[in-house]
Amino acid sequence: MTRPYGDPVRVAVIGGGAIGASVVAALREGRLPGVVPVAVVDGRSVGDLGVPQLRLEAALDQADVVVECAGQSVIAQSAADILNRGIDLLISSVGALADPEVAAAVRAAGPGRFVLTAGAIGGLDILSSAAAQGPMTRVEVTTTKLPATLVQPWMDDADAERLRATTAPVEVFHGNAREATRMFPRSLNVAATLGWVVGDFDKVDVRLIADPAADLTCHHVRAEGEAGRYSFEIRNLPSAENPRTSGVVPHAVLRSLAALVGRPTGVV
Ligand SMILES: NC(=O)C1=CN([C@@H]2O[C@H](COP(=O)(O)OP(=O)(O)OC[C@H]3O[C@@H](n4cnc5c(N)ncnc54)[C@H](O)[C@@H]3O)[C@@H](O)[C@H]2O)C=CC1
Ligand SMILES: O=C([O-])CC(=O)C(=O)O
Repeated sequence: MTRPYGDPVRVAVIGGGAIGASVVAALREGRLPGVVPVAVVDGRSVGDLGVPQLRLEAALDQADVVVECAGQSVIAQSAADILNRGIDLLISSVGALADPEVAAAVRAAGPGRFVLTAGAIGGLDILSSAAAQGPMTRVEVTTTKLPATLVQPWMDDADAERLRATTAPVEVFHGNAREATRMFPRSLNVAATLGWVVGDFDKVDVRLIADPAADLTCHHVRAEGEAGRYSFEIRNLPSAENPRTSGVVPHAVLRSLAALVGRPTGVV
C-alpha cells in the first residue's frame, strides 16, 4: 500500500532491545519523514524510549505497521493476528518462518502484508533474481561470531563453558538453515533469510564458527545456480548493546520499513 505524504504512518515496534530501541530512536529523530513510532511492546520494562510501552493489543489498536525485532516466538504467536487485522508487518526474526506451520499461517493471513528485512546480510536481491531464473545448485553460508554470543540454553554447563573459553576458532554447528535457526534462534536468522530467498531452507548449508578473534561478525555467502555464481563476505561490527546482533541491523530494518510504507530509498 502506498500512503500519500502528509498521512503519518504509525509504527509499533515489538522488542525494545538493541534493534528496537535504535529503530524507535531513529524514527523519533525523523529518519523516515512521515513515519512515527507510537508504541513499543516488550516482555520486560525497557525504560524510557520516548514512546509508550504498551501491551500488544493496545499497541495494535494504534498501529498501521508493526516492526518485529523481538524474537521468533512473536512471529509464531502473533504474526497472523497482526496481518489479519490489516496491519503490515516487518519481520526481523526470519527464522520463525523455517517452521512450515508458521510460514503457512503467515502466508495465509491478511489483508496486512509482511516483508522480511535483509538484516545483517546483503546480496539477497541478486540471489532472489538468480533463483527465479533457475534452481540454485549450491547455497552456503559460514557465519563467524564471538564465542560467548553463541552460548545457548540447550547447551550443558560444561559445553557452554568450553565454548566461552575457546582460544581458537571452533565449528559449533553444521547443518541446514532450518536446523540452524532452530538451534541458534538469535544468531542465524540470516541463514533462514537465505533459505526464504532461494525457496528452500533445507538447501542452505550453514556452518557456524565461534572465533575469539572475531571482532567483526562475518557472514560468508556462496551460491551457484543456472544464473551464475556468487560469493560475498559481509563483516559487521557487533552491536555495542547486544554483540549477538550486528550493529547495522537497525539501519537495515529502517531501510526495509521505508520500502514497506511505500517510500523506498535508492536501490530496492
Ligand atoms: N534478520 C537478521 O539479520 C537479524 C535478526 N535478529 C532478530 O532480532 C531479534 C532481536 O534482536 P536484538 O534487538 O539484538 O535482541 P535484544 O535481546 O537486544 O532485544 C530483544 C528484545 O525483545 C524482547 N522480547 C523478546 N521476546 C519477546 C516477546 N515474546 N514479546 C515481547 N518482547 C520480547 C526482549 O525483552 C528484548 O528487550 C533477535 O532475537 C533475532 O531474532 C537479530 C539480528 C539479526
Ligand atoms: O546480526 C547478525 O549478524 C546475524 C544474526 O544475529 C541473526 O541472523 O540472527
